[in-house]
Amino acid sequence: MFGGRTKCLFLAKNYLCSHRSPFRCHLQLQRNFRVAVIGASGGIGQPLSLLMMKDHRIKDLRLHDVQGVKGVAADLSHVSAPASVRGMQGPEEIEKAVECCDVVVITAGLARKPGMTREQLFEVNGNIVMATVTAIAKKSPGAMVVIVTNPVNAIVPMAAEVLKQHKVYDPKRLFGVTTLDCVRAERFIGDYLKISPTKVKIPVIGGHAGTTILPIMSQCQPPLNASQECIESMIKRIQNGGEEIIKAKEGKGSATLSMAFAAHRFVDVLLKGLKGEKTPLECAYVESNVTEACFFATPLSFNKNGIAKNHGLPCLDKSEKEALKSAVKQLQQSIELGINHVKCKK
Ligand SMILES: NC(=O)c1ccc[n+]([C@@H]2O[C@H](COP(=O)([O-])OP(=O)(O)OC[C@H]3O[C@@H](n4cnc5c(N)ncnc54)[C@H](O)[C@@H]3O)[C@@H](O)[C@H]2O)c1
Ligand SMILES: O=C(O)C[C@H](O)C(=O)O
Repeated sequence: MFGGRTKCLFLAKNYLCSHRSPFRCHLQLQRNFRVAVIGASGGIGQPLSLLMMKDHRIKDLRLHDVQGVKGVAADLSHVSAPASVRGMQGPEEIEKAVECCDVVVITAGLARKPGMTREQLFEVNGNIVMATVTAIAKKSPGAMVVIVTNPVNAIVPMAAEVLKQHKVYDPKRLFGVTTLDCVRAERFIGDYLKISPTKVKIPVIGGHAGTTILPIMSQCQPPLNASQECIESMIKRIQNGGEEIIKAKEGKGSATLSMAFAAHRFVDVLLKGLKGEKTPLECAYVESNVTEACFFATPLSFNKNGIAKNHGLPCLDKSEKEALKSAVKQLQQSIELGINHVKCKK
């Protein structure tokens, strides 16, 4: 059928996929990646899938949803990009969708309506993510698990518990996406300084809800040189960015396009790490011993195993230290909510 080197590679790849432990069912240093988007028919899922299609490092894109996903996949299959794309629908196809993936991005679940908190989504979204992560534990235990679904602060610790129950938890590979907070901070500060947001560097640490979102303005590059009042109002706008969009969309959903942009930026650094390239620092909500909250977002760098290094807390000024204390308390409560949810289901 084929000769020499091609045949050897084919046989080696099949041997690895069928004989290695499930942890290793993906080729560690491969150049082409398998990525699944769960919740792919949704407001974030659709634009994110389009961005993934455009990413030439991705050769196999799997889209999963409980409705409408065959149409989304058919639509994307007309794009002149090299990736193959398949739509898989319903609980019966979730395991097939995530099998042997390098990266699984979870955007499945309800979005907030005006007046709701993110934590009010936990009841429904917790169960959706739990089912997805269970499938990942069984079929793709070596994958990078990227959680967009809210409330991130509680759902990521919950996902860690599910992976622990299946004895496949690797804290270097489980991420809550907080990139949208960084993207917002860069944009709002860029607008204020009248420079491109791509020139703004600022760590946004903590979690992804209200005052757990901590933009560290004192470490902004270039420096802000703004009044305390102005800095405080920018911090509030970053912390309430989600509400700003929900209001502007008049009850028809929350941030989707900016979130797809942010999730693609996060996946981009993960893929760079997987390829062995040097990665820029990117913050994400991960298991952490940097504060007393055992999940916390700080700047990270990445390699083929996921997190290469947690760069820890940046220098904080007095008011940032105060804000940190209160964020840690709130995060501890959310973390407990997530962990208890799994323990109660046992
Ligand atoms: N981390 C962040 O910064 C951030 C930013 C924006 C939105 N979000 C969150 O992302 C989630 C999705 O937001 P959206 O605007 O795309 O919502 P959406 O309602 O437009 O899309 C969600 C999709 O998930 C699908 N879905 C529901 N249950 C599923 C299941 N069991 N398996 C597979 N798919 C399932 C739905 O059919 C729908 O297509 C929400 O929880 C939202 O709060 C997070
Ligand atoms: O605010 C939301 O509910 C969506 C998202 O978390 C956001 O920050 O835009």
